[in-house]
Amino acid sequence: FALLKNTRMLKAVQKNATKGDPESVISAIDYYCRHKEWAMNVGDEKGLILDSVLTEVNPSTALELGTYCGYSTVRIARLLSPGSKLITVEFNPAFAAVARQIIAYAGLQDKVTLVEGPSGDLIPKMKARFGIKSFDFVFLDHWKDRYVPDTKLLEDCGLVSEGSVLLADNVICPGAPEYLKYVRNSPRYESRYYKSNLEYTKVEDGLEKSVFLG
Ligand SMILES: Cn1ncc2cc([C@H](O)c3cccc(CNC(=O)c4cc(-c5ccc(F)cc5)cc(O)c4O)c3)ccc21
Ligand SMILES: [Mg+2]
Repeated sequence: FALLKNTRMLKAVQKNATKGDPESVISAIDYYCRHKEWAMNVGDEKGLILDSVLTEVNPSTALELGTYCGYSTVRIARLLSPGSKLITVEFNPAFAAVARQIIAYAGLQDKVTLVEGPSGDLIPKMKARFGIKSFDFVFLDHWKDRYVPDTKLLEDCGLVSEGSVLLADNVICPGAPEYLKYVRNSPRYESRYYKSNLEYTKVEDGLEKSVFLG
């Protein structure tokens, strides 16, 4: 049933959004998830914080862990400067299939590379496969218990450098307590919490922005 929810979300986009218009795709998903079926997109409220951090960083290379239906992929890609690239990692083929169609409907397929597979396997292959020196921006939104191991993996693979910005969703709900401890206690990160609400609800949630100091 959950997987069918994503195809219903895709249908809502195809019905209510304008092809090639990312803003209308974002609005169509937000409307559907607020009024019809809740889904775990970063949403419009936390999305504004994502937009502002992204605009501040203006990354040339960005990484997203956890594509899901591609809502935050569209939010990120629509703000990238010409020539900048976003790589998004999704292990669930059904989610990836819907995300590809939503990203294409928004007209952003040229800025986005969606790679299918688990982040732990794909991160070590990023340099070789995509010629990435390091990521200027990383959005963490996959399994919350993977935030710490994958952050360590990014460090060990030399995929973050001085000034790289990590932005993590759901640090309060469902929560990523080990991740908060890791980035807040490490001398290698300058961290800041952006208080907000869980997508489409009044429950508290927030984003943690952590700048890698090298
Ligand atoms: C290893 N690897 N590599 C790539 C990759 C990709 C995935 C999938 O994209 C995927 C599948 C299922 C769950 C997630 C994590 N997201 C969540 O669990 C979440 C929950 C809630 C929430 C909050 C309150 C509730 F009551 C219920 C759910 C709100 C949120 O914003 C979330 O992001 C991500 C998974 C592992 C992956
Ligand atoms: Mg999330």
